[in-house]
Amino acid sequence: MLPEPDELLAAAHVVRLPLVTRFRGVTEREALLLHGPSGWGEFSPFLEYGDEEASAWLAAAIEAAWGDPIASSRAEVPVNATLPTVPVEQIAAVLERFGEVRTVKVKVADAAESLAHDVARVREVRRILGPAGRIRVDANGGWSVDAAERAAHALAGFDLEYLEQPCASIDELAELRERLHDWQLPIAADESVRKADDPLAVARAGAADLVVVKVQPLGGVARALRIVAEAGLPAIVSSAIDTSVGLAMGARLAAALPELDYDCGLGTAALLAADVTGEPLTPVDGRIPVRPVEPDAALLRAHAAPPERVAWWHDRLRRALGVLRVSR
Ligand SMILES: O=C(O)CCC(=O)C1=CC=C[C@@H](O)[C@@H]1C(=O)O
Ligand SMILES: [Mg+2]
Repeated sequence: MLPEPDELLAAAHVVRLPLVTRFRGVTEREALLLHGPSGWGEFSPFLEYGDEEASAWLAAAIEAAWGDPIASSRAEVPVNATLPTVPVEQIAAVLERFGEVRTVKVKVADAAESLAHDVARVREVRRILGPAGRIRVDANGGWSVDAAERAAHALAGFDLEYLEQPCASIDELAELRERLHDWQLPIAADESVRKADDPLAVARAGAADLVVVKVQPLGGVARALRIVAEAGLPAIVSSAIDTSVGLAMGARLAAALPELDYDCGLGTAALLAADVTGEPLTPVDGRIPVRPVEPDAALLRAHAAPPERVAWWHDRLRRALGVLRVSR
């Protein structure tokens, strides 16, 4: 049973948080936080997403705030640092915000950037981490198969852990995987899971070695757990640049997975210049705790979005709830 819109909005807060550096083309993150009988949930689909896509994010927020508890087998989750496309000179300062981490994910393949810059950034991260550190790169589907192969060659000396969504389509991923077969360079699917009509198609096609799973886009922890089980591939839980409320939802998923062999992309509180709690889930020694997050009333007030944005989010929630009502 889905709650009524008025029940959802009765204790809702819309916040706008500044980021420390531009990420996905934005410098602020807006989120609608919900409070229900089971705790807090976050509804923060990216602004450009339509109602259909946003409805999965709402299902996840409702699960967190109104749903049943989910069994957990971990008290902490190991996390990576996430490096946006910043100039090489800024890398050390951005990574410092994450504290001691052994794994860094480097965003690459930005349309406005060159491969040479991506290589320079990865080189700098390797210098900072040393030989034992783990580096993965995320192209967000920005490369053709040829460009991805070229990039894999150019980055071969840096001992990458995996390539995340190097190409956009499942067919391209499959072809690249064939071409990289002898390289032992795994491919992780992200958009091919979270933005696909069928999140299992990429695994079924044998087009990826790993799956990246995010609680909100996949419609909640329970659904994400089922997807990982059915995909039969190792999973990395990642954030959607959430507030600490959303990160707690991600940590709950990571804590419930039977296997967790890779550091998770849940360290992103370090990319927020402000959060909704005085005790954010910022990584400490490369880990975040698995615990509920309660926003502070004063921080919710301090970072409240302007009234026209609050109205926009309330309308968006009502429309997304309408989609959920039809689909359930
Ligand atoms: O996985 C991480 O290290 C952090 C999260 C992250 O990189 C992302 C969050 C949200 C949107 C994306 O552009 C991006 C990703 O593609 O994984
Ligand atoms: Mg990704």
